[in-house]
Amino acid sequence: MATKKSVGSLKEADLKGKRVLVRVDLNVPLDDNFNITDDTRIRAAVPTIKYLIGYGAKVILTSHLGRPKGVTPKYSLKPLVPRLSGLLGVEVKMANDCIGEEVEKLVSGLPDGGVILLENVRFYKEEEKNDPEFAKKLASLADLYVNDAFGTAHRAHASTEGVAKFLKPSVAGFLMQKELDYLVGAVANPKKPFAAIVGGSKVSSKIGVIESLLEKVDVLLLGGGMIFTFYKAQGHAVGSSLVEADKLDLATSLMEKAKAKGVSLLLPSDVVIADKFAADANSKVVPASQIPDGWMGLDIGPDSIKSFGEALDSTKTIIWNGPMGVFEFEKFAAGTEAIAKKLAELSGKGVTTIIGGGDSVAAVEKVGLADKMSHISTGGGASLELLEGKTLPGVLALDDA
Ligand SMILES: Nc1ncnc2c1ncn2[C@@H]1O[C@H](COP(=O)(O)OP(=O)(O)OP(=O)(O)O)[C@@H](O)[C@H]1O
Ligand SMILES: O=C(O)[C@H](O)COP(=O)(O)O
Repeated sequence: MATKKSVGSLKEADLKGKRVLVRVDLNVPLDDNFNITDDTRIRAAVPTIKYLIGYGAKVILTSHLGRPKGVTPKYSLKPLVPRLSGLLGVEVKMANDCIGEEVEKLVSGLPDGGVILLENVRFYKEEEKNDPEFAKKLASLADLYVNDAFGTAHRAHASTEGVAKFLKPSVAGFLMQKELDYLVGAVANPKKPFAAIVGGSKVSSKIGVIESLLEKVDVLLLGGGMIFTFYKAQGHAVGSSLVEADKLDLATSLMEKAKAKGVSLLLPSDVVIADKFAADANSKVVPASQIPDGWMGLDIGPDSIKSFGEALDSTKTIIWNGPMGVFEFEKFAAGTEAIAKKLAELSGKGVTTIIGGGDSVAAVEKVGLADKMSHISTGGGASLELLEGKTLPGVLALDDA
């Protein structure tokens, strides 16, 4: 899969007493009372930070939170400080800004092994514009740069891309490296047979991923809302299921491509249908080709779960992106949960299982199986772009290995 190269690693950098600017992705969900509802990304950032602390670096953390337009207290990174301090076992200092004199003063007072968190870098519009002057100011706080923000590596922003031009060395952190190892390495050189499971709502958002994976996989299982566009293209009745009418030809051509490449493309044979899009809808299981008018498919059915499981049994590498159904509604979560369980079981038997970010990760976490998988990506958009074979600007900007 296309990425530029192998990137320079943290272990090569000389760290003692050095000011290290570390771009992390601390874009975590917070509730109305500013409680962190999922700290996965904070925990994922810890190994790199601990390593830097251990080698006596002065650690300057920079991240965004949300998509603020200018300074917006709701998007302050302050509520993250206690959790970050707890996980690191050191007291993390908070800066009220991310550039400027006050921040410079705080950084110069930082002891070796000390950690400071800069305020939300997106409080400046220059961040998303990748403004070189802003990047220079950010870079001036440090001696070297570590990018560990895999989740934001698909953005060419000042803190993810621009700063790398002003700081040498610019290297990948451990999380970034691990994400690339799995989402690029394991996918480019998979142990075979190699299977991909692609779900989610629309085929239009997954075209790139499906086309790219068709070049590599032996088996492709499709689920989620996109399957109805495939059924419709095959001439089946789909009731009021989600269909992208302008993508019927595309669906047909993807099926033909799979055939020409010898990829076994499996669509669910049965589906769970609902009489409305709601958690309390009436539901029943029908063959995929017989969805009555007024009903919509919201999950894959039990026969499909069985045949998908059997297709996965003989594989050695599996990558999964996108849920099999509307897993947010308990009644339509069985397909997604069954796939999560199957992957957990196969992981235990030595199969490499990679969950490619976004909603599939949320689904795996919901059933408590995250620690059973070989790799769970912390990136939604970033993992999708990597799986499409794109190069990420935040990776491209780093030094070559
Ligand atoms: N049959 C269906 N009909 C309608 N929506 C569906 C269906 N199956 C799944 N979905 C919805 O698809 C959504 C996820 O789609 P999306 O394409 O965003 O997946 P994803 O790849 O996991 O996300 P991301 O792009 O963040 O990685 C879920 O909210 C789920 O409810
Ligand atoms: O949550 C994410 O996908 C990343 O933190 C990037 O956020 P963004 O989509 O607002 O750039």
